[in-house]
Amino acid sequence: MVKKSIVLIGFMGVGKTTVGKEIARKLNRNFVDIDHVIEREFNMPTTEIFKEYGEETFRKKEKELIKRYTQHRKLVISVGGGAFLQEEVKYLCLSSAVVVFLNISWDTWKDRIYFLTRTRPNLQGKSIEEIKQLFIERQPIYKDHHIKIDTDNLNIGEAAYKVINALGTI
Ligand SMILES: Nc1ncnc2c1ncn2[C@@H]1O[C@H](COP(=O)(O)OP(=O)(O)OP(=O)(O)O)[C@@H](O)[C@H]1O
Ligand SMILES: O=C(O)C1=C[C@@H](O)[C@@H](O)[C@H](O)C1
Ligand SMILES: [Mg+2]
Repeated sequence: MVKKSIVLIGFMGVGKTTVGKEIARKLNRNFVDIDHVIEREFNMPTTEIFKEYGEETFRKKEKELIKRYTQHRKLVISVGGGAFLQEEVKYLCLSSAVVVFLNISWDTWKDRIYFLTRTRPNLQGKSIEEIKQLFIERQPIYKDHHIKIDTDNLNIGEAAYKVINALGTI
């Protein structure tokens, strides 16, 4: 098994946090969720950070933390859905970790929307058409990765298993 850290990327709600936790449990590694670390540092939910300080401040902190955690080996790191908007973050992850893109189709994703809008500021106040547009616009930022896993029709355990299997092949 690779000794590098594993970084999970993909659109909001694809399962980076839930699948990441399961991968870490199965591999007996520590799990770091960058969104959660940011919330802990600001002592407020992401929606409040966006409102109080703006997205730019959130992104700055996100980059700083990703820089810190990608220096470690053997972690499972779930980064936010927008982390790869920053070229430097993308470079840091691709050069020091194994980047796993969790992929999902729009048809599967749209059934999850009700679990997500309350806690994801970039989905709030948007119509379903606008969210679909964002989903499409975001796809190019995930195109640089080491492993791609299609998660449609997989439950959380199955998705984690598929990632671990794929890690064994590189
Ligand atoms: N494979 C799956 N099958 C069914 N439900 C799933 C699956 N993966 C995740 N979910 C559910 O989708 C929701 C969003 O998952 P999660 O929070 O892990 O996404 P995320 O990629 O970390 O999102 P974000 O980028 O916004 O942090 C949760 O309610 C989770 O239980
Ligand atoms: O895709 C995004 O822009 C975001 C995704 C979440 O993981 C959080 O990082 C935050 O809500 C922003
Ligand atoms: Mg998450």
